[in-house]
Amino acid sequence: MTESASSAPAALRRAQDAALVLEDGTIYRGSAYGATGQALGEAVFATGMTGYQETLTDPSYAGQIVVQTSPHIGITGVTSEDDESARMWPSGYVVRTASRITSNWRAEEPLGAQLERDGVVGIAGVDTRAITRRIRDVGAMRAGVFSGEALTDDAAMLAVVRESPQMAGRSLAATVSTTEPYALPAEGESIGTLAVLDLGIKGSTLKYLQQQGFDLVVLPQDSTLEQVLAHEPVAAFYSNGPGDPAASGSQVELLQGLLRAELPFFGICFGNQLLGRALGFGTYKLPFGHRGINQPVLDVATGRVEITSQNHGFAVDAAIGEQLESPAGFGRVEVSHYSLNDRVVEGLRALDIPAFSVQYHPESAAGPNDAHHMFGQFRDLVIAKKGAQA
Ligand SMILES: NC(=O)CC[C@H](N)C(=O)O
Repeated sequence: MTESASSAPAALRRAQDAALVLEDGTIYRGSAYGATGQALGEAVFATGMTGYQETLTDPSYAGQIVVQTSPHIGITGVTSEDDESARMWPSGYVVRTASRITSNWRAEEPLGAQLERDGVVGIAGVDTRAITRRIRDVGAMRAGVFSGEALTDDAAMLAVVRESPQMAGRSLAATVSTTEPYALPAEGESIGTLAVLDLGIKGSTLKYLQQQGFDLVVLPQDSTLEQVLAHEPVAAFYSNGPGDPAASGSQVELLQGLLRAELPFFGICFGNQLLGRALGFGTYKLPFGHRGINQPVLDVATGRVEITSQNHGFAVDAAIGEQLESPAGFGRVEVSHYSLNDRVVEGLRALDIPAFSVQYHPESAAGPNDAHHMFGQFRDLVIAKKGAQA
């Protein structure tokens, strides 16, 4: 059954004027939504039932075509208050049913209007359950959304998709990072300056760090060790962000310098992968990744389970349940958290230097608040380090 079935009332009949083309040759036809044109990227599925606006404005989604498994998208429109960054980042957007109306007192405009303004090429009216199963079975694939003049014959569109870059090996930090440093003040009494490396940071993360008493200096992704240390930070933070951690050599080197300078460190998502690499572990590409807001994670130290927000396609390669030695010479390390769905590493803790990180998103946005306390743990680590130095 498609919405263009002849029995559908005229108002519900939609044009078949867009196509989603997967690298394996599968093609889904639907109607254009948001911007018109051609979008290329890795097709990934996101399972959150809420929070489409936070997903779309998360810079970690740059270079990807997001398939929403939730079948009805857009009913609450968009409001700038919920933006996680200055724009929507996925190259393409795939939904089953795009809401024809906007119904929320906070809405400033329909979702489609912002997709269009930010150049996100979307497609609606496709079977997102079938697409998700395809991605789950075949693995993450390159894909394209084509509409308007870009909608050509199948073979031509497939050739374009197959010539597009793979996510593995791709560096995207320069696309999303601030180009100039900027400062944000602590909320309440300051405990010092935190050097924040912007690899695609979200507004909520900045807010939670400010709430912990850090004066933030947010730095471009290509900052050098000298540039970071010139701000006399009491600690360093690496954000989430798009791309393959194996293609982030300069940020890994910077982090090794920061760890040698004994700055307390906290990293989220991409930041967790880069801590893993800085400590000397490898990273690898997951078959189809974790993207959703109800991902169960075990905190090994406490035995507690947290329901977390996640968005990652790569992971750290480190053994769970044993004390590890950092191959890069930073002492003992342990896997602090892992996924209860597939035992993928979800957190790292160094035991001989003040550094830890999580693969999931403690700032949630969208998602549950279970892991907000990680920001408090970072504050405690920084205060403990200061106390030890006094
Ligand atoms: N949200 C993130 O920071 C994602 C990290 C990395 N780009 C990945 O896909 O695994």
